[in-house]
Parts: sequence; structure tokens; C-alpha cells
Amino acid sequence: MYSLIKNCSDPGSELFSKTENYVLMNFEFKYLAVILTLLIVLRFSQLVPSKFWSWKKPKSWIDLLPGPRQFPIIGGLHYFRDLTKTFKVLHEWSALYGNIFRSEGIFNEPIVFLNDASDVQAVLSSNHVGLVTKPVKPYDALFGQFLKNGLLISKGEYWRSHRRILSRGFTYQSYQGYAKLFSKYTKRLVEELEKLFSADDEPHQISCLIHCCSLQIICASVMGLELCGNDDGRIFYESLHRYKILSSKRAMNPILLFDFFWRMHPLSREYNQLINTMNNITRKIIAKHKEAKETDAQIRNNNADTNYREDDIMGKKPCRSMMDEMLASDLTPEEILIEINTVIAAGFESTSLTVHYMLFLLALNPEHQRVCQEEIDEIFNDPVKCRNGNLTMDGVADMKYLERCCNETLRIFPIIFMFQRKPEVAVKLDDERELPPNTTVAISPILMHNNPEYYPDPKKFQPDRFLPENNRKRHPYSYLPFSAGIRNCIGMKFAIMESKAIAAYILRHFEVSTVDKIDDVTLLPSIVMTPQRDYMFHMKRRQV
Ligand code: HEM
Repeated sequence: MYSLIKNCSDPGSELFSKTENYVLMNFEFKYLAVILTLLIVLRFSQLVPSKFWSWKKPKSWIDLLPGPRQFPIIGGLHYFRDLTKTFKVLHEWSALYGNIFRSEGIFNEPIVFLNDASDVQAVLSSNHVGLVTKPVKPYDALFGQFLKNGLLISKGEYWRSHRRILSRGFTYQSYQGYAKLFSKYTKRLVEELEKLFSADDEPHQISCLIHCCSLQIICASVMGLELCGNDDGRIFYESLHRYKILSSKRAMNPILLFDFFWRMHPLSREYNQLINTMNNITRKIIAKHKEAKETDAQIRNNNADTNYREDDIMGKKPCRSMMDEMLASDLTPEEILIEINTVIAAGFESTSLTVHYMLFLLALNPEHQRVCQEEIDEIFNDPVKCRNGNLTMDGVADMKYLERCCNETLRIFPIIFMFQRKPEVAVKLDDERELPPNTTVAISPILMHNNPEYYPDPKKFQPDRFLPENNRKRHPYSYLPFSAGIRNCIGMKFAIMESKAIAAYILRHFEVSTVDKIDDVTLLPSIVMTPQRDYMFHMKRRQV
């Protein structure tokens, strides 16, 4: 099945592929000249409101907030010229300016950075749909063509009704089925790791294998698509993999966030073709499921008087996919397509990176790895929690220490390192401060999770920070890997269960160690927080 992977290169190096970046650079130089000319013309033609140029005039308490020096038009974007220093810049700003500061985006649009848990709670905790609106940039630019008005981007009542429908795919019953898929694909992953590490004593990178496993899990859970052994699956895998690389390249290049420039870029043609290819495959699957569902309904009618059991007809599949839940709603096939794209895009890389970071931290901290293994062994030896070598949903849920390690991993490496809101109504932070409607707010889990006020000795890997009694002592909005409030991550539980299941199978079979140290690898602000190169692992087979 891992024949899907043609070239096991690490994600960071693919992002820095020389030929494509040469194309990008050429492109930038060409269009930088166009932008500058355009801006000079705009400046002198007075077409742009003067507020964009007079960036120094304070107007409200927000303008008076501390923050880095801004420049006309580009605001504070130039601080992120060198993307390898992005997280360093954010940490420096937080150290210099405290828990609330301001910077500016393109055309000097103010952005308020909130890093105080109570301020964040004021923004995220309301049930008012107008409060959970997101700004058009960067969301639309990054995801708009693939995710259109899917759950991640949509707003208002449309968002609320779709959120309700998608939630039906995340019930206790659905998780019983997903647990079977976690086992199926992770067992194959273990076989591949076995082959890789038994061949020699060299350290190896493993992210592409984990990535492939996670992608198979999400495609099977969302639409019952088996990526292996059929052409559509293979094409979908290759297209999605390439789509991810192109969108990350776009995300890391502020000029390309403008649709105008992106459309002229040579890579955008390939990008559109990839989306078309994936959409065509998904449309075919939706049509097939719809047809099967109609046939089922017919059989059900014909069997109304008999002892008909739904499982007899539907139950050949290991579980009902999320798509089946959507087909049972009044969503149109095109709406279903967009929501499928949303769930896959939001769920595949975030989870595989979590596993990757978790294994790395456990390799660096063998004393914690041993505790996890004791817990995992006990559950694997329990015939109720692990049936015929397959972990059940309850078995995974019972791995409490592993879960604390997963939480601590996401504290140290919050994959979604920043997210934004643009509340349509005013938000009262306290008696003196109110954010006016349409203020862009940036919330950065990476700054919050490194604040010693919430996490003493934040660099240290300490899973017991997440013991229930310690959680109770901490502000509930100080832990934000999945955001919080009504617009938090809908797949949070799925992500934690899947990460734990993959890590559990690996740790059951291998002792994991690494030749890297935590500071050896720079982190990049791709759409998700990505290591510039893969961590290198050793895996030694355990006697179990
Ligand atoms: C460790 C893995 C994951 C992390 C760290 C993560 C994190 C997040 C965060 C921070 C948000 C809020 C983004 C924002 O406000 O802009 C979000 C939203 C979302 N996530 Fe996840 N996620 C993960 C896995 C998943 C999985 C596995 C799925 C699906 C199965 C998923 C589906 C979604 C969707 C659909 C949204 C949009 C929700 C809405 O706006 O109502 N995520 N995720």
C-alpha cells in the first residue's frame, strides 16, 4: 500500500524545492516592480483613502497599543521576510509588548494580537455567530478555491446550520467505526516501519509514512475512499499531496496571497487542475453513495414487514462515513463536496504532524516513553479493549498518560500556530476596553502556550500539566491548539483519538529514539507549523 509514496522526501525540503522557488523568485521580482508602480500611481491619484497612508495618527486606544514600527502600505509584513525567523519575531514581540499589542497587515489594516486568556475568552466564548466571523484574508486566499464557503470559512447562520450537520459525523457511535479504520491503516504503517528499520542501523525520516497513513484514515472516514489498489485512490493521494505543497508555497509568499498575482502565476494553473481532479473523483463517490442510499431505501421499503436489519444491507462497510451523514441531510451534492474537501484539508496534515512531533518528544524523553509503553501494553493485553489485535475506541480512550503526552505535544508544537477573528459586533474585553466591530484579532496559541504565567518552565516536556487537577487550576482559554468556544475544531476528538491510536501501535512495537535535538530543526510557518526538515529517528523492535 505504501507504493503510494514515490519519493519519501520531508515536507520542509519539498517546500524549498529549488526549481519551483526559482520560478517563485523570478515571479516576485517581476511583479514587485508592478506592485510598486501601482502603489505610486494610487498614492498620487488619491484613490486610496488617506487613512492607509497616515499610519501615525492615533485614533483610538487600539492605535495607542504598543507594537513594532509600521511602514506605509506593507504595515508590519516586512518583519516576516525571512520565514525561518517568524516564530522568533512573534516571541520577541510578545516579550517586548506584553499580552496585547498591535501590528498591521497590508494597506495598514490594524491587527490586534491577544495573548491574555481572559481577553481571548471574551472574543471566543460568545454564542453570537457574528463574533466567530473570520477575516477574508488570509482564509479566503489560502483555502477559497478548494474550500469555497465550507465550514472553515463560512459565516453566520449558513455556518451554524452546516456545523450542526457535520457534527453528526462525530458521535460516539461513529467513533466505534473510525477506531476500526485507525487499526487497519496503522497496522500497515507498523509493517512499513518494520521493513524500513530492519534493513540497516541508520536513522530514518518517517513523516511521509505517517502522513500516508493519516491520509488513508481521513479519506476512508470521510467518504469511504480506499487510496490503495485503485486508480482514483492513487490519483487522489498524489493530487492532494501536491495541492498541499502548492498551497503552502502560496501561504509563505505574501504577494501570492493576492488573487490577482496568484492567477498570473504559473503554479496556479497546476493548482486549479489538481482541485478539478480531486473534485471529479469526489463527485463520482458522492453520486455512487447517493445511488446506494436510494437502493437501500427501496429495499427497506420492500422489507418493511420483515425482520430487516440495517446492517445486513449497509453493514458490509466497516463504518458509516461522514459523507453518509451528510447525504442524510438536506445538503446539495456540491455542498457535500465542499464540506468533504474542508474536513480532509483541515484534518489530514494536522494529525500526521501531531504524531510526528509526539514521537519526537517521546524520543527525547525516554522516561515518559516508558510510562506510555507500560500503559499501552496493559491495554493491548486486555481482550475487551483490544480485540484480536485491534484497539477499540474504549481502549484508545483509556490511554490517559498517552493523552497527556499528546496534549503536551500540542502545547509545545501548536500545529495551528495562529488563527484570526473579525467579530461583526463590538467585543467588551473589560470595563475600559471594547474592540470596535470589524477589528481583526490574531490569537496565537504558540505565544499563549509559552507564557510562564500559564505554563511554568514552558520549554520543558511535562505531560502532568494536563492532569485533571492541574487543568482546573489553569485558565480554560490558555490552552488553544484546537481554538475554543463555538467555533473550535470540530474534529478535535477525532484528531486526539487518531494521534493516540497511531502512536500507541508504534510504541507497542518499537523503542523510539532520535539523533536530533529540539533546536536542531527550524519550524516554518507554512499553513501549519512544519519542520524545515524531518526529524531523524531510530526504531528498535520491542519484544512483546
Ligand atoms: C491535531 C490536529 C488538529 C488541530 C491542531 C486542529 C486545529 C484546529 C483549529 C485551531 C481550528 C480553528 C481554526 C480557525 O479558527 O481558523 C480548527 C478548525 C477546524 N478543524 Fe481542526 N484541527 C485538527 C484536526 C482536525 C481533524 C482531524 C478534522 C476533521 C476530521 C478537523 C476539522 C476542522 C474543521 C472542519 C474546522 C472548522 C470548524 C469551524 O470553523 O466551525 N480538524 N482546527
